[in-house]
Amino acid sequence: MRTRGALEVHLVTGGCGYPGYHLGKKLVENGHQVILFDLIQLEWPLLDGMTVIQGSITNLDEVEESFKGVNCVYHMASYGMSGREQLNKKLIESVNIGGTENVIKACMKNKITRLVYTSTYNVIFGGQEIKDGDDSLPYLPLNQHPDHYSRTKSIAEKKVLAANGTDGLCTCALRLAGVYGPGEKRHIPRTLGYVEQGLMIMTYGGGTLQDFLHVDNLVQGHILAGQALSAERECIARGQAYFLSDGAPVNTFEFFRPLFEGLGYKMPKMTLPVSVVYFIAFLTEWIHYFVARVYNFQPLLTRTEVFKTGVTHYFSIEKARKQLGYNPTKQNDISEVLKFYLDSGHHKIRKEKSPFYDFMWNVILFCVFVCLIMSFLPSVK
Ligand SMILES: NC(=O)c1ccc[n+]([C@@H]2O[C@H](COP(=O)([O-])OP(=O)(O)OC[C@H]3O[C@@H](n4cnc5c(N)ncnc54)[C@H](O)[C@@H]3O)[C@@H](O)[C@H]2O)c1
Repeated sequence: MRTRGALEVHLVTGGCGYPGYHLGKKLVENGHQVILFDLIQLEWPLLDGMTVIQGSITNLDEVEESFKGVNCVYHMASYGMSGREQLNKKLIESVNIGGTENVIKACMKNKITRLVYTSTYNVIFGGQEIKDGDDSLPYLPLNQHPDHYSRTKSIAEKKVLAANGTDGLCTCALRLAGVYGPGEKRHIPRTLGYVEQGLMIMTYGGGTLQDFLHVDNLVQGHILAGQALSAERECIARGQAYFLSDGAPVNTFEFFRPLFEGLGYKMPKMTLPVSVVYFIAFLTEWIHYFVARVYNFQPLLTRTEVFKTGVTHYFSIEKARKQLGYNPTKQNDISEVLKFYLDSGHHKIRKEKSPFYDFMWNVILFCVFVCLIMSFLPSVK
């Protein structure tokens, strides 16, 4: 048995990931003992009051053992949100559904009373326009999800909420918008990588609006949700789902503009219709399906990513404000992210085009040349 003299013991699954670590850090600052449970090693400083347990939520024994003596669990571990990960269905299912079942079982076995599940907008959103949506909107039917990650997150969220009230366990779900912040590792490096390689030559979805979530707001929301499952707060959050964002919908490319321009890049002027980009993403996924057995390349964009960035969808945070006391302190504030990249030497240097950029242009020029030649050939009668 671990010795735990702190206020409470809180465990974060996926705690070595970017949002998980930031949550753990704040919980430690608030005086709690924190366990970060993750597959991967911690790459940020291990703070006083923090313990890392390396394990997988897909292994029930490991989860049950690690949950001993814990007061509150934040279940953040998941797999398959973006890029090529999105296409590994088996792993997505075992982590997001099987792993969540294990987390629920381990909470019950260890008589833990508070479980906060980190969910996503995608349990509702699947490419349809949503303005100021709230939790009265139904779940997207499972067969309409454009990707398996969203489908499995939806199944897992329902399982967590259904477990509310069983064996003294109180649960709630936080449906997050796209997360950003200095040092974020999932979305921004990939997007910036495209910009740096000169691949962002067009935008799409001009005039559409999306929500974003600063990591500080994410942390605030999770801590408030954990508190709102306690007897002191009359378990007000039990069985509830809340949307979390900065509460300031913005166009994705406008959101990123200060970052890209701040690093010395020009935003592209040309805008493509979302349907065209969706079709390209569809083709890419299709090609990936066959090629990945030999070479698991990173697709430029997946269909879900096109929806997420090019179709208007934003949700109200009123319920979180009223019931949890959520009050986002940052709104689409990408200045720290810009500073982070400037400090790490990412300012644009004189144009050195990547070999891939040159290759793409050669392919395009070749196609144009072939078309020209063919237009001179006599037509076959
Ligand atoms: N990042 C976003 O934009 C966003 C948006 C909506 C919802 N979410 C949700 O937020 C949570 C954090 O995701 P993220 O992608 O932002 O962060 P992330 O990828 O940094 O964190 C996920 C962590 O889970 C760990 N993990 C994966 N499989 C595991 C396993 N089998 N056992 C133990 N740990 C495992 C990973 O190693 C990783 O550290 C997820 O639940 C995700 O669905 C994130």
